[in-house]
Amino acid sequence: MVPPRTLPPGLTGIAGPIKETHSGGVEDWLEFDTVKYYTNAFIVEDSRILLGYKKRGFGQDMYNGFGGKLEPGETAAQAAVRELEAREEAGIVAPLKKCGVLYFTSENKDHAFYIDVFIAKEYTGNISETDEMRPKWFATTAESESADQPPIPYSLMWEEDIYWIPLLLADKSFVGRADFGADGNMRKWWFAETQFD
Ligand SMILES: Nc1ncnc2c1[nH]c(=O)n2[C@H]1C[C@H](O)[C@@H](COP(=O)(O)OP(=O)(O)OP(=O)(O)O)O1
Repeated sequence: MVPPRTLPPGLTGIAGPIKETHSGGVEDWLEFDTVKYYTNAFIVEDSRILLGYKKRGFGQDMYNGFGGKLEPGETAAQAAVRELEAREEAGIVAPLKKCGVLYFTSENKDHAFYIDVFIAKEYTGNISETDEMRPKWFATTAESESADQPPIPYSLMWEEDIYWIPLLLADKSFVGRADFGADGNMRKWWFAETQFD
């Protein structure tokens, strides 16, 4: 299936089929000349997901996966491994597989964010808190919830996460875009299931 013309601007390199899952908002997509490339990686086991509480910087005081900006000359896959394996984020060594592409803009930023998302179903290493992130496991099923392992804290995450984290947990690949206003609230969004090679 050929991706429809409704694929939002900025979502380049998507060759697989597209099945829209969520869209909304009424404003035009924001336009940016500059794009910065990021990674975001998630460890997902049978009934739990590892998130990190961001202690500083962009997205401070929110939970997210583990990632950051690509360094010059690096591919997204190399950057994702570095962010985990080089112990920059949480002390994790994991076989990562690309599962998503996300494109975000914010009226507060002078560039758009192009993020390759990765998933791993296993890991080695001692998960540890760093200056930047405090890792914590969250339950992905009601049965696995406990005091130590609460449900995924969507209210403490980026507003659009609720549209694609369920696809990640269901082992589906996804693509999406969201535009945020200066107040941090989401203005326009579009998400779909897709497939990568
Ligand atoms: N809207 C939204 N939803 C989900 N995830 C994100 C966003 N916006 C984002 O920026 N992100 C993700 C993308 C990255 O994984 C992080 C941001 O990386 P950050 O740690 O700020 O990047 P650097 O400051 O470059 O980090 P280092 O490379 O220095 O570790 O959030």
